[in-house]
Amino acid sequence: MASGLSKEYTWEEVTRHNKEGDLWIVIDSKVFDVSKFADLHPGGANVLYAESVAGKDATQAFFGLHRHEVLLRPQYRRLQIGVIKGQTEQIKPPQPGELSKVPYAEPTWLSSGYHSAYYSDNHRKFQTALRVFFETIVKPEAIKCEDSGKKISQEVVDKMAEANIIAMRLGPGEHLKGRTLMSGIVKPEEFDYFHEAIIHAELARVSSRAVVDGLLAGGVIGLPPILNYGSRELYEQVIPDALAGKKYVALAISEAFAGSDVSGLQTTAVRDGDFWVVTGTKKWITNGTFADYFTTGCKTETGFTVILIPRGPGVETKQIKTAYSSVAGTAFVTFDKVRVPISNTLGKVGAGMSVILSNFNHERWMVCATSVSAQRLAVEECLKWSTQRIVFGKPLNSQAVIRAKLANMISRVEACQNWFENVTYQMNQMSYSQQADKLAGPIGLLKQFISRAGRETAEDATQVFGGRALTVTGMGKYIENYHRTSGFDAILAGAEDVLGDLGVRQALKKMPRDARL
Ligand code: HEM
Repeated sequence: MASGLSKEYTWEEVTRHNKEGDLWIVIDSKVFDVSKFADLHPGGANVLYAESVAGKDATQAFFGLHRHEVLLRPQYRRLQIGVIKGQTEQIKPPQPGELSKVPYAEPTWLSSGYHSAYYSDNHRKFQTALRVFFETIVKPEAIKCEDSGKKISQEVVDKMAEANIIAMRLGPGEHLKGRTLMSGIVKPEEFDYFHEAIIHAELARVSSRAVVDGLLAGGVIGLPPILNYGSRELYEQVIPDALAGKKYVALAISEAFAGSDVSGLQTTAVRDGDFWVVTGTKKWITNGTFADYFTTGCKTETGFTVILIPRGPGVETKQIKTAYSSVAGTAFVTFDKVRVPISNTLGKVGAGMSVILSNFNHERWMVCATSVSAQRLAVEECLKWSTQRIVFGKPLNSQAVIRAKLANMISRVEACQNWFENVTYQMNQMSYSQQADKLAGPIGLLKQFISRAGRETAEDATQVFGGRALTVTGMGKYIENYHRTSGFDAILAGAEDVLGDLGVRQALKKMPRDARL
């Protein structure tokens, strides 16, 4: 006997159920009994009674108004009573880990028939595993947390730790030694910055900028100074627990007094025997509301010093309401005469500026990785939407103005991707200190270029989606989220214009003295 879902109906049968109380519709060969659902339909009952919909093939009308995922929700899935005899579904639901076949929806290294100078088959295998992980484990949670504003669950954090994703997000290095990375797909000594870039790119596809940050981004930027400048004891005390997802770390640099102008920081650390006494405030601290440690930039008698401050007496954190979800845990942090052992100093006393600046490179590069991926998703969304949306009797993409926007969006993301890959390749060839010397300028310029491109793409995508890009649910929900949050990329880790200027100033410093026209 055919099961409910595979029961076959003829068109003749379907068309008989075309009125209030006895209403069937067909979407992509699937027959739905919406007799009782009609009154509960969020779009209203009347649209379903329309002559062109009731008892008819409503595929085009449906996909002009809903995302495919609506049909996959259990409460709607059970409305399906069978299929049309002799027809098969054309619009397949995406499978976890699947690559998109939409042109430009994937970078060339993942597109069939194209080649890459940078990525190997190992990167491809790694990418597949990461996509499955983020789509099946992180995305469902991301949707909930984006909405509730609650911290990402410990269960998800534990799964990230188990796969060693928390450790891999800090890049290649000693901290990966002896770890099994993504069930052994990549060996610790073979893990490179392209593998790391894949993690950031796949994470960005959860399509919530706040979740990208809420998923322990504080550690990605707060842990490297401990790895690179902390004592062995401090390393043992903090790193194993942080990489196991048991302790959380935030980077506490910016203040209401100074953001990109790091030299204007006012939090002070005064030496008292074997302790620092830290007083001051920090603002916009990602993951600060739930962090156990703060990698903190302080003013000391001689210059700046970076100190690791554990949460304890005198440390207070308050949630800051931002344009994105509070899942990111953005905090205002107060240090009130906090006593911290001198051994918690990261790097040399007074040499904090180079600790902060070298750390910024990796952070800015990470922002670039997530932004390029988010932009690519916006391109995919716009290509799909402009194909399925019918306006003036034709697909939206038959309008030249829409195609012109698509051309700009595609060109921007490809330009961003290619420059990003070149910089990533340079990182693979350089030591941490070489990167600090040679790449601070290029990464500053890259971030300026990418965050600007991202905002332009968010703007274009909003125009393509129209009103749907203004609502947090429905067809344009990813574009709404990206439009609302793409500006964060232009600010966090250094304001766009300041970074562009940094790139030029670094270049000017390296101008040959004898350069003449
Ligand atoms: C099984 C069939 C259907 C289900 C389960 C369904 C479900 C939904 C849901 C959940 C929404 C809320 C918005 C969203 O989450 O995307 C919605 C909105 C809507 N639906 Fe349906 N729907 C169905 C069929 C149809 C059909 C055939 C039409 C045809 C005209 C239609 C017209 C609308 C409209 C106009 C809206 C409001 C869209 C907006 O606010 O942008 N629906 N529907």
